[in-house]
Amino acid sequence: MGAFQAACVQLRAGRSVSNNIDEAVSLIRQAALGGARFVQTPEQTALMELDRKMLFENITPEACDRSLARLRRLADDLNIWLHIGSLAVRVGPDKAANRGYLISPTGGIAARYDKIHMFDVDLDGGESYRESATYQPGSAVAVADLPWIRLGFSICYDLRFAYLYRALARAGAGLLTAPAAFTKQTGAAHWHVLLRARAIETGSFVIAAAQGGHHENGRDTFGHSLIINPWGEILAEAGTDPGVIQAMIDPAEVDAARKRIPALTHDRDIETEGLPGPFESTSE
Ligand SMILES: O=C(O)CNC(=O)[C@H](CS)NC(=O)CCC(=O)C(=O)O
Repeated sequence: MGAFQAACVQLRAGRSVSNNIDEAVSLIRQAALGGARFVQTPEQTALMELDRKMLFENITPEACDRSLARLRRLADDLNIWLHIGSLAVRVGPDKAANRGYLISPTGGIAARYDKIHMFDVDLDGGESYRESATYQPGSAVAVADLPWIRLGFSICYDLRFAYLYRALARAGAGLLTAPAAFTKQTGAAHWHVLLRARAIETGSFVIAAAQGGHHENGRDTFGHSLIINPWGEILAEAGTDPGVIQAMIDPAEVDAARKRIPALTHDRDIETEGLPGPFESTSE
């Protein structure tokens, strides 16, 4: 159905939801003015807040979420497909979902996706995360159709789980999305390689809008929003500051890459039944 222009909005969300959404709205407008028909924002578009108490003071169930309502009106105004990388929405007395939304050009919610893999990790330098203490993980793999191509959802840490992207590609997705708030230290080591690998191994476009820079809550995120073609080449890349990157997405490139390397059709059932469990060293 032809090519279309896609954009990533890179953000540096702070602790004020209204300031964050103002900034997001202005950059989304800029992307649409630049010709983008699909615009993606990063994980936690409305708020970067790891303190549980502060987070729960600022979030509501989806039906009452004012950021979501405002972004839906914006998509309608601009007549664009708007992919909100994620918002924290309350799903229980002390649990939230890290939930992505695809908003249609008439402002409807075309799809939702709850982040599946929780970032419960201790990094170097005492940087430590327990996402599962606050968020309830999703379990459903999700795809949604744009007029031009099928989109597959993921969020941030999901990027490390290749089987998810294979499932998305096998479900017909030609555009894989990975909005993120990657840490500065793991991003520097892994971000580009993981995203390019997901594109190459599935023959898909990858779009990953990122948070970047030093945030009000003290965190540092990696930035470097990326748009990658199905051959693994980088079409557009941001630096560390907030802004917009754009690239043309031609679905024919998906077919071409999958024709050159038809790995997606060469999957085999492998036997894991008889394998032993984790290796344990017997040395002192
Ligand atoms: O909750 C927020 O404020 C923003 N969300 C995040 O920062 C999320 C969950 S803590 N970060 C990641 O998943 C980083 C993954 C990563 O960096 C890696 O896999 O190396």
